[in-house]
Amino acid sequence: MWNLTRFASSRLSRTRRLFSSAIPGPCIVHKRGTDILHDPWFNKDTGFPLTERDRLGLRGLLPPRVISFEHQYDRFMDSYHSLEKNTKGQPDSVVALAKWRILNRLHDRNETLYYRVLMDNIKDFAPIIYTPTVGLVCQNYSGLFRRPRGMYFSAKDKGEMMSMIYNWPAQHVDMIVLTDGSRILGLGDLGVQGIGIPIGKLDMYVAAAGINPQRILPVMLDVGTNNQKLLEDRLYLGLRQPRLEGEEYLSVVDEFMEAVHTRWPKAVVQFEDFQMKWAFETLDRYRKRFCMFNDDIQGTAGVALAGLLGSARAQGRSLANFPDQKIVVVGAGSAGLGVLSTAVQAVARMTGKQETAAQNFYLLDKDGLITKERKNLDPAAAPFAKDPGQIVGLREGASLLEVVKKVKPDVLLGLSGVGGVFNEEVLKALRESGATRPAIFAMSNPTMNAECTAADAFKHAGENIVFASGSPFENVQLGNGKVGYVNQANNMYLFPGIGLGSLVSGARFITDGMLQAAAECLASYMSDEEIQKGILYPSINSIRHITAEVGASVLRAAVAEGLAEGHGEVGPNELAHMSKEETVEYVFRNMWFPIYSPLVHEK
Ligand SMILES: NC(=O)C1=CN([C@@H]2O[C@H](COP(=O)(O)OP(=O)(O)OC[C@H]3O[C@@H](n4cnc5c(N)ncnc54)[C@H](O)[C@@H]3O)[C@@H](O)[C@H]2O)C=CC1
Ligand SMILES: CC(=O)C(=O)O
Ligand SMILES: [Mg+2]
Repeated sequence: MWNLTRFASSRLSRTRRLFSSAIPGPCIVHKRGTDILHDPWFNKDTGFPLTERDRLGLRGLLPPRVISFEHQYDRFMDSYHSLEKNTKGQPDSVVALAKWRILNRLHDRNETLYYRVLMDNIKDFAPIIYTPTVGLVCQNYSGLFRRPRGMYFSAKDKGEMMSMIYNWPAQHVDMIVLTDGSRILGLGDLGVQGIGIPIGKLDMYVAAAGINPQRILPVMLDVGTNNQKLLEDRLYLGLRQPRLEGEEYLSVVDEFMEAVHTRWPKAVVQFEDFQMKWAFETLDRYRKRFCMFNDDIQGTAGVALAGLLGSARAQGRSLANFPDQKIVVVGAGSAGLGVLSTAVQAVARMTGKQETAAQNFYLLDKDGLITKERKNLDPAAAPFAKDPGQIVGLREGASLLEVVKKVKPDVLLGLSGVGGVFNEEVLKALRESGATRPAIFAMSNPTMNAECTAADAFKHAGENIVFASGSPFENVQLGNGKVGYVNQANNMYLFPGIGLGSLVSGARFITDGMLQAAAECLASYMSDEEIQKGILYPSINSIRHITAEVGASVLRAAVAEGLAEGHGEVGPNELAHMSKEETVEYVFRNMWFPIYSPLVHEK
């Protein structure tokens, strides 16, 4: 059934009014006939009005009846629901890929309708265009490939990137998501097949942040792959060579960043799913030169911090008690370390004591508890390594079960990429920890890599827990009408707002202050009543609203730091004089909304 804006929250009525003022004005297309029908940006399928059919050479190329946008929408949803019915009982992966295909076909054909159905049905469609299905799509990308989307820069393109960047047909690009495919979700090195991730992230940018889809650019940097299976796969579409390393690798990324910056100096670049060593190295290398951030390190950290603060509130305590929480982080990669350093900084700010800020945090990796006795201790993990003298009863490399039994944590947070590491014994040990309301964050993606399922968490750790996972799970029915609430702790709650706020402020860089503002905005979004029910994050149905709020917070932080250079007609002074409400309105006004624009001037 057609519904103009099918958002759940009543908070959004103001959003609707603002959307209507964001509708773009008339535009003129320079194409004619089938060229228009084959251009997903301009194509309206059967929706072309008769005047446009006449004046754009479309008469006779379409069935005669003009179908309204609303009717097209309903037709698509009907076919989607028929597909759901017809695939009932088939394996989950078959159903998921069938759903992805039907959406992808629409994306290829008619972007306006695609983004409208995506926005209006974001709760149902995010799991298809984003995690978990996007993981399956990446794994099967070479077989699923029909037509390219985005740009591909490979190690063979060295020296050519500056001219290649001008091959992109759009004159303006605002938002780029870039991967080298080396750590796609928890699925490892997927080489060129990782392009599905920038595509999915940018779909979220359009749906959540209202970035104009004509101004997005998904990018794959193909520097080879170390995935032997892919190298031997005859369908594999990427370079058949081992990954570049060291300076050779960095010179490719450098060349790409220079090329992008030359053509689109104001574009925001999001680094996504780089293996840890390059995630940290590139962030460090570029963050003071370009407007960029690493979503896995920085976006994830803010979402996790908001969730951790929420779980402290869910215990009925004041936020001032947050530093007393004992938190076990499982996974010392780019995401785990990003979360840990942000959470430790938050404790240091609250207590005013840097030296002791990490004392209630415990970090484990594949070799168990990380202590200062660890051989070849990674410098990035070193600040969180425990001093063996201060952890009586625990040793270097202690297992997760041993750590949970000994530490009796309040929070177990997984970013290990390993499905099931929060096993029955670990969850039962957590139940016995004596924590008022233990919190479990099984943040690894996709679903099969989650550290535990929602059902297992409530079953073994107790009905009183707070639960969040990186990929969506259904709420758990606990019996007697009681429901175990499942949160989705995913960086999707922040990266669209970080990108949007940076863009519309015209920020030169993305600073820790801007990221902190984003996290604080998300953390303060939920009411006490919601938090008491174990609801830590807003419904994904209100993602556009939360993204506008986050974007405005990021903008204000950029202004406060003197980094906002303005955007379009709005200069830095104007930004600096906006009230809080005005910044939110300004951000909303800059959001694109999918509706057919006239393609010819009215006579
Ligand atoms: N929910 C969200 O928003 C996000 C989730 N993630 C997920 O986090 C996971 C990890 O991502 P990265 O940190 O970038 O990966 P990474 O490969 O850099 O790090 C993985 C870490 O987990 C550790 N590990 C592996 N097996 C383990 C085990 N059995 N027990 C304890 N630790 C173990 C490794 O030693 C390593 O320290 C992925 O599944 C990814 O999808 C990442 C970013 C955001
Ligand atoms: C969500 C995300 O960015 C990841 O799993 O890598
Ligand atoms: Mg990621």
